[in-house]
Amino acid sequence: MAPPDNDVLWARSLHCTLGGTEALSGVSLGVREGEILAVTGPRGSGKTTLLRCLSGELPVRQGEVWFNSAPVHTLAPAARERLRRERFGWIGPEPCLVPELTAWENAALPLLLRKVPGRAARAAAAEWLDRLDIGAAARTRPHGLTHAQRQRVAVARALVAAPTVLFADEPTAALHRADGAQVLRTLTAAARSHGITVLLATHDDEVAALADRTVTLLDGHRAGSVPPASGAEGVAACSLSV
Ligand SMILES: Nc1ncnc2c1ncn2[C@@H]1O[C@H](COP(=O)(O)OP(=O)(O)OP(=O)(O)O)[C@@H](O)[C@H]1O
Repeated sequence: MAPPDNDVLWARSLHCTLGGTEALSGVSLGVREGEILAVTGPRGSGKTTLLRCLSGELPVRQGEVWFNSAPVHTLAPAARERLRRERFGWIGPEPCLVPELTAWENAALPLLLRKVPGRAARAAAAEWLDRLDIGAAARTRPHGLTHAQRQRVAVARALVAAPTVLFADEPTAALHRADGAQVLRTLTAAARSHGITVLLATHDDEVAALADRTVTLLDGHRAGSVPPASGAEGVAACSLSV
């Protein structure tokens, strides 16, 4: 069954088990193009697992994930990796930068891997570093940056590649409140001006308030929805986004 036309990302009855724990048990949702969707819920409710499944990083045990007309759940590993590299962006709670590269080289990495000429990649990276107020440190390596500055570089790296969908898993959890708020404002403004769809996992209501819509998880299923007894959820459950 193909997803509704206006959903860029669509999942039906997702189940995922990690280390014997049923991390997701029958989650369905649709995400519209350009939408900023907050995924909230208490610690351990399955937010990260949901983002990892939707982004094709984790194979789903049962259920479907569609990106436009591509069935992510049945793609071969190489095709899934290509999809993730070319269409998706990921920001985690901790900045994972290459220590040997400068801030601009880290930010430009997705473009350099796509063989974008160095000068153009550098210009694009510099623009995002400026927008994230870190342009002055473009030539500094990660060890010379503060934690907050490193996270800004990671955000620039995710945005520079102009992903269709950006997965942001607690992207400002490790930042001080004011820092985090500024980074989030830049991120959401960039997403809106570039039409980037964002899935924003957070347990912070103030962060979720920046989104267009919120879905809440509880113990691996959507709060307010009855966990499926036999994986028999239908299309109605998939249309919860509308
Ligand atoms: N690699 C793993 N191995 C075993 N269990 C895992 C693993 N990753 C997650 N889990 C379990 O799966 C469930 C969902 O975890 P998940 O990290 O998706 O929740 P979360 O809502 O993102 O939590 P947090 O807010 O703490 O990041 C939890 O019970 C967690 O302990």
